[in-house]
Amino acid sequence: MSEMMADNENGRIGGELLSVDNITLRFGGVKALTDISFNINKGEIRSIIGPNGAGKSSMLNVINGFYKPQEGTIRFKGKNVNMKPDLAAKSGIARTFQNIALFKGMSTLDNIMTGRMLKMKAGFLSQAIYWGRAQKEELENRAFVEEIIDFLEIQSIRKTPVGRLPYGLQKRVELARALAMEPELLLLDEPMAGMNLEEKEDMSRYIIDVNEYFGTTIALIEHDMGVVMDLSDRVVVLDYGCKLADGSPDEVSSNQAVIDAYLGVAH
Ligand SMILES: Nc1ncnc2c1ncn2[C@@H]1O[C@H](COP(=O)(O)OP(=O)(O)OP(=O)(O)O)[C@@H](O)[C@H]1O
Repeated sequence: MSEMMADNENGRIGGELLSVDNITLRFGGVKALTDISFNINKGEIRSIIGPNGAGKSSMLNVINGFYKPQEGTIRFKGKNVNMKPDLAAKSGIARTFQNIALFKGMSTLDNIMTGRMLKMKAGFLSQAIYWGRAQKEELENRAFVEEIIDFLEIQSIRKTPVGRLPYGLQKRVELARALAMEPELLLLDEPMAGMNLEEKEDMSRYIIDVNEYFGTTIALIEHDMGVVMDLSDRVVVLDYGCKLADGSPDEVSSNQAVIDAYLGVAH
């Protein structure tokens, strides 16, 4: 019995959460994505891989509404969505970036709270009128943020301005901020880029723990093949903006077209 079937049977992976249908994205004359289709199931860890310039970041940017494709649709929870970044965040899609996008002068705690703000329901006016309710919400938000801080083991740096932290820890704070939004789908753009081996192992463990503990569905772009093959339930491979392969890590890594693309064999 494959691991995937075992995961399905013990209920970790559910039905379709997001579907990418025939997406084509052009920048002037450059076709960044050509007719790409794949889906992401609830609870799975899904990776998007491919050589430099393959279209991976563009794909994430289409999913969270940062880029608008010329053709195709994105369905989230069974509905066609005309995604925009703020709408994506509100509807349960959070992301981290290839180059860390934190407020460098602010503390770890404050950075994570900025993620949580998006989740807060009581607006400014209702805060003024219903002080009690807003206060209760604030306490709940703080409690959730504390849970994330414990979970990612960053208690000791909670007051440190993030700009002073080593790179690996900044990446962990960025993950914490995304988690503070309680996303259903978490998009991670190269979460291990620039990390040493130990930091990569730590980050891999946190990604697996987040997936298991919070049940968060995760889509990630990563260059480190070892990491991708260890972490992922399924992998989609892009090359020159086209889909080359889609399947389990074993299927994808034995696919000849994928091997050729990584070895730089001409098409
Ligand atoms: N904003 C943009 N304007 C013009 N061209 C773009 C833009 N963003 C991406 N491209 C082009 O689209 C193609 C795909 O780029 P993309 O960054 O999505 O690839 P990638 O697989 O993420 O690459 P890498 O691994 O190097 O980050 C490239 O040819 C790139 O130059």
